[in-house]
Amino acid sequence: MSAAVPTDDPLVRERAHLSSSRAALRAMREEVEALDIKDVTANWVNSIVLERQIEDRIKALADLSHTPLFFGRLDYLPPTQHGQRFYIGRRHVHDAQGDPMVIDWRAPVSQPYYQASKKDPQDVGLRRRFGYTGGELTAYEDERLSDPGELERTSRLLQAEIERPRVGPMRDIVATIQPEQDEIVRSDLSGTLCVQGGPGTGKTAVGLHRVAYLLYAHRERLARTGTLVIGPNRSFLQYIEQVLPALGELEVKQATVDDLVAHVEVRGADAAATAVVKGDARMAEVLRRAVWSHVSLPTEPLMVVRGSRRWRVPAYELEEIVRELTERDIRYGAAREALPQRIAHAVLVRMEQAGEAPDDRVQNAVARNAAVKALVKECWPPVDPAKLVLRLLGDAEFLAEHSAGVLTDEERKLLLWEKPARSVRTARWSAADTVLIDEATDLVERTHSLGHVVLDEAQDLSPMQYRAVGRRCTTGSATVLGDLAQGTTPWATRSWEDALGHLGKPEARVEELTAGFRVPSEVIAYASRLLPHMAPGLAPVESVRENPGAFEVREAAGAAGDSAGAVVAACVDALAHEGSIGLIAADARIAPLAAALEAAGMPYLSPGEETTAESRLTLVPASLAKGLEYDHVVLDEPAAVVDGEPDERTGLRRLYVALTRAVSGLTIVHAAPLPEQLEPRA
Ligand SMILES: Nc1ncnc2c1ncn2[C@@H]1O[C@H](COP(=O)(O)OP(=O)(O)OP(=O)(O)O)[C@@H](O)[C@H]1O
Repeated sequence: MSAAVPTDDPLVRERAHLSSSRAALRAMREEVEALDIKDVTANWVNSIVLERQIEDRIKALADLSHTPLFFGRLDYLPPTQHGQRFYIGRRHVHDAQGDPMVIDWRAPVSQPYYQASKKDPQDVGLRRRFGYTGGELTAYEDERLSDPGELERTSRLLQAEIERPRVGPMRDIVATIQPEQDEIVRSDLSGTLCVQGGPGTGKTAVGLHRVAYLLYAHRERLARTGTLVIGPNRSFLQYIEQVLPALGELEVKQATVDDLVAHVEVRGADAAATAVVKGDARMAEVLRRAVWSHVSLPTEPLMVVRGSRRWRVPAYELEEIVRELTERDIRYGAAREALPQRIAHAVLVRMEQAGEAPDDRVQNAVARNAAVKALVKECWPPVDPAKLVLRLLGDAEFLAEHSAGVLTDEERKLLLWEKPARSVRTARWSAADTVLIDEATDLVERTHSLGHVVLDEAQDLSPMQYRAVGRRCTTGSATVLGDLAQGTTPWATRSWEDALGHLGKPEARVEELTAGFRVPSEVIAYASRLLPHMAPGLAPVESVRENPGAFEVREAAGAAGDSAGAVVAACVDALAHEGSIGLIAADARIAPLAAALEAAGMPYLSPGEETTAESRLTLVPASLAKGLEYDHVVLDEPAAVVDGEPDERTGLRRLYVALTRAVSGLTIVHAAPLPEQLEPRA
């Protein structure tokens, strides 16, 4: 530090702490890099594992110039924490003596940074927030929480972070997590939590930070059992994929529900009415009956020949063994595997009664005896889940038998293929079929359960899909995130209680987030006009953004649907501002708009592709807009977005999603009349 710089300038002192923290981080990294594992590893498997751990550790200790090492400071009042000062950042950094220089945001001592207030200072004297410009520490802001003379005020730095124009993929919000969000992030691993929140209330952000928190608080357990984030589609997963690595978590898997149940290739699509039946929870009962219908009770006695002796087990005893296995709470396949041993045991009992002393080896040999095998094959044949579903959808009699009293004739008709498929390989499976196959697979063999599952945009899942997700966390917990008003599938969730029941977590807590961080107030007010028409009972989001945002509705001259020129002009205007631009349109209008953009020489991206300074415009089909956000949105022809859906309610919900993607501004361009539901209420 130069002598000319006044050392009582807090900014100078904080910068000094930043550079010594960076030096300490460098030292930590160098220490790991210098580790010589030759001496400590006994074999090559160990050394490969260790090498990977070291590589990961080095990666985790990287000093990323665009992510500041710390973003806040807490000065505790003595005697709490001995009146210590803590710098809060994305990861823990310590000096050569092992004393902390930066504390991980997830550590318990960091929590008051998010939770303390003037009303409840939580023994904090000072909370300081830091502002950075291009990696340089340039500002700070103090709150003396325990000073009665200081008034509560909103943080400028927090506000600036919320207002910041968006560019590329989603970023972490670790510096500005709000108290109600923090409570969700840090809630216990043991319980399942469901978060209902309107557009832009931070559900996705909170879900991802919760994963990072849980991995910190229960690292070993979750490393063993695994964590999974489920999102609606690839573009969404690409949009969020950098958040967890930025928080130092590299190991979390991300998938769509379709990925999870990809037992067969999807090459077909269902009519909505058919998909509704296939997604109905009653299908679970149909499948259960169909799988277990393969079991038949033995009617003949069993004769096992060993050497010169013959052992006979009467039919009634075999029947009892089979019946007992069907009544136990085990999977079809596990019971099938247990059956030969049970039968062998019955034979062994007879051997013992005859004075023999058979051991385990004899029992195993009897279990493998041809007569026993034949009996098992007859009474408990193997079931192939895909073949079973193939038969249900192709064989009217088989379906009728197992859906009697569960489905109506009409529903059965909807399920049956017009032309039954010949084989699993050639069938034109739909997405809903794969979920049925997944259910059948689980009836045969228990699905592996993970430690924690985050399910985002949950409102679009069918009951059968909830079940598919639920069986992947039977022994773990889940965080379910969604907005009932954004449900756009014909089977969209009506109540979280129902959904949580299908998920197998009826005891889950439902929390609500209402503060909107994305959409400017004027835009959210406009979009919320749709709520009474498509999700009555849900309260509008309250925007916490101070900037009212730019909002404009442009009526294009010319015939309805002939507004491409005006749309291109709106995109040109939007590109005059910084940040990302999303041109959202009904799926059917994507091709003509793409042509118009190309004719105008304007390059554009597809959703999920990363925006750069040169390429900031993304052409987004309305069906893929969910969960995404752009700094400025140009929305093409709202009426076409509504008309693109099979019914009006779904159409209005799709429009609501499209209207709520903008951070700084929304321009609506239309030639056709706007949907009447967008009129202000009298
Ligand atoms: N505490 C916060 N501080 C700063 N920004 C935040 C905060 N919470 C959320 N945001 C920002 O608000 C935007 C919306 O968040 P997010 O996408 O998580 O909302 P959502 O509820 O999942 O929305 P949707 O229902 O539309 O999918 C994101 O840019 C996110 O970074």
